Amino acid sequence: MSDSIQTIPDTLPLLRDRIDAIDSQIQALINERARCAQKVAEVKLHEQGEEAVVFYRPEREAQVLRRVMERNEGPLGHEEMAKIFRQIMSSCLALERPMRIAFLGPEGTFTQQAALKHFGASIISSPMAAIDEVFREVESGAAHYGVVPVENSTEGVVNHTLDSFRDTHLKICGEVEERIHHHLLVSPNIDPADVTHIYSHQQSLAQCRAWLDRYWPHAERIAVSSNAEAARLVSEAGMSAKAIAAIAGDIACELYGLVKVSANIEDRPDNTTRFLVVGKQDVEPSGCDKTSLLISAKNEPGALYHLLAAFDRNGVDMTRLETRPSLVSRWDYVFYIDFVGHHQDKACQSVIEELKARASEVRVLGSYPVAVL
Ligand SMILES: C=C(O[C@@H]1C=C(C(=O)O)C=C[C@H]1O)C(=O)O
Repeated sequence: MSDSIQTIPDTLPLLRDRIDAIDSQIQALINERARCAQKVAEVKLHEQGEEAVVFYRPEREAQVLRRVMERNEGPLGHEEMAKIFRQIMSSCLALERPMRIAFLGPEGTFTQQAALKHFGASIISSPMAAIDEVFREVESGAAHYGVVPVENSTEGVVNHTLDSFRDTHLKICGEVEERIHHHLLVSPNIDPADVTHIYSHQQSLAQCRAWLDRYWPHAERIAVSSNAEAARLVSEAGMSAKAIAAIAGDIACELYGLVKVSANIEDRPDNTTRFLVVGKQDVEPSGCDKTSLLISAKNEPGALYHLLAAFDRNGVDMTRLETRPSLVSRWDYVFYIDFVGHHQDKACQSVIEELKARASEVRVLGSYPVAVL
């Protein structure tokens, strides 16, 4: 046991004095850290110039968070401690340059929740109406980065996101995983027994299908553009005492002042959505990375077999394979492949070279740190 733990006082006034003293030390240290971050910004500007300067470094942030978790001795849990440092870095980065993050809106979506989880709260977040608008906002430079959903553990891939990579030069700079909890929500003035219609995004309706069949078999299910939009409709309908319900998450519930009729109604308790962070940056290795590729295969026998064999030969661990129509000609496909490692790693480079010899197009969509939080 360290000295500081042994000397913890045991009366309320002394404990509070001790906490006050610790807080002022923490505050001074956080500001010292912030001054270092400001200096980092100066050095970056000097070395890279105003045009090329990159303030946000995902690989460095991932390393900082991993180290926080590794050295953590408690009693605060590893994730809890990492969340605190996540916010400290977010505040420091905002001093260097406030980050503008476009996300699939409206306000209150799980994508916004993912953006805040990844970048911390000190960002300027811009809700976009559609996934391709998020890409355009980043391409035009109106936002520094974008956040879009890419796959859900219950419902599979988000095709719009995968398809958007065909027409963009944006890179994948990061991934975020978010446990998705859905709730049945109504306006505070509505009796849940009167509800006849339930609104949500089609993915959310699908993720709660068995629960709805069991408890609300007679309610009509209506798919809308997002579950935050469903929550907004319910709050609006509540004003004219119209009894409808929404399925949405916590931030939408809070944002629109709704009440929970039933909480955590998703059919699978491990329901998780993975989001991607897109930007213009090529991210350096963090030591624990993933790479995403887009491959157009030649239409010949054994094409996929040969692509997969390249991973096996080089001992590279493939974590995901998706197939989408190429949109160029009928029955022609593109493959999206994720694997463990960074495209600068030797084994990954060998895989990419071998794939290039076999496929008509191989594009590295990005190498990025494996999600820490
Ligand atoms: C301070 C830096 O800039 C940013 C802020 C970081 C931080 O507060 O630790 C880490 C990486 C960057 O996103 C840096 O590059 O080291």
